Amino acid sequence: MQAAGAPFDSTVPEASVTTSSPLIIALDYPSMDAALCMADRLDPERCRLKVGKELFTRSGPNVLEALHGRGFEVFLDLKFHDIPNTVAAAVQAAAEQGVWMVNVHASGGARMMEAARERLDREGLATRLIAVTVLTSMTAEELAATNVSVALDEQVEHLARLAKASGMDGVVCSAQESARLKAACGEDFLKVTPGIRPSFAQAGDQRRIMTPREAMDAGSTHLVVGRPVTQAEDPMAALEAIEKELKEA
Ligand SMILES: O=C(O)c1cc(=O)[nH]c(=O)n1[C@@H]1O[C@H](COP(=O)(O)O)[C@@H](O)[C@H]1O
Repeated sequence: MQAAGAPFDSTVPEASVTTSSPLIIALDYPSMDAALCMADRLDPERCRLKVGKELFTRSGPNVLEALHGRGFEVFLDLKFHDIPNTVAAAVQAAAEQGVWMVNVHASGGARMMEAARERLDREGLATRLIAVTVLTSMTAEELAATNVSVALDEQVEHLARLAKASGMDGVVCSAQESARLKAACGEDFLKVTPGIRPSFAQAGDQRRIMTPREAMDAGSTHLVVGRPVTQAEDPMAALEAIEKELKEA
């Protein structure tokens, strides 16, 4: 437990396990108890975990400490989008809690993303910093209704190029755009793709979806999976089914 007022240790907590799995399981739960119940059924050698707005708003940094203590690397998904100074400070605060990855909205612009990058570099914080392009729940029609007049995949590429030029380590996009972004931004630029739906799962509110295997073949570097695992009757069996789909050639 960090003593109040003590400086944060900004390195990844000792207990964390570095996994080579591309899977990030989204702990979209309304309480820390429910999230930890799921985490206790998962293995830090087989996946990373994502803490998003609902869980973090309810439980605060305690949940990060609890997950780190169990050995998990954590993606803190708060999608910061504000003026540059505010976003830089928020990203620093996230990174100081030892999270593996944090995100901002690319539509906040180059100056906002650069401020976040500069802050992490200045403070010597190694947390990966990525930017959301166009949410995977959006259709082309919904994007057009926000007055973006280019095609959806063009807008994703535009924001990804802007993110790369602004020093981001990668983007959040749908796997449907991974191949295009691999060509535009390179293989090493992270493509973190939610909207993953294994063959056994329902789309729900997601619109631009792909199976885990298709997503990896298209160039995704990480797959964010929530409800197909967390709402499954047997979450471990669901995770294993996804791993099996990934192994199939
Ligand atoms: O940044 C994200 O993680 C994210 C971006 C995006 O464009 N779409 C998207 O679904 N997400 C998150 O990814 C997770 C997907 O969960 P499921 O739809 O349940 O698999 C949720 O926690 C979303 O908040």
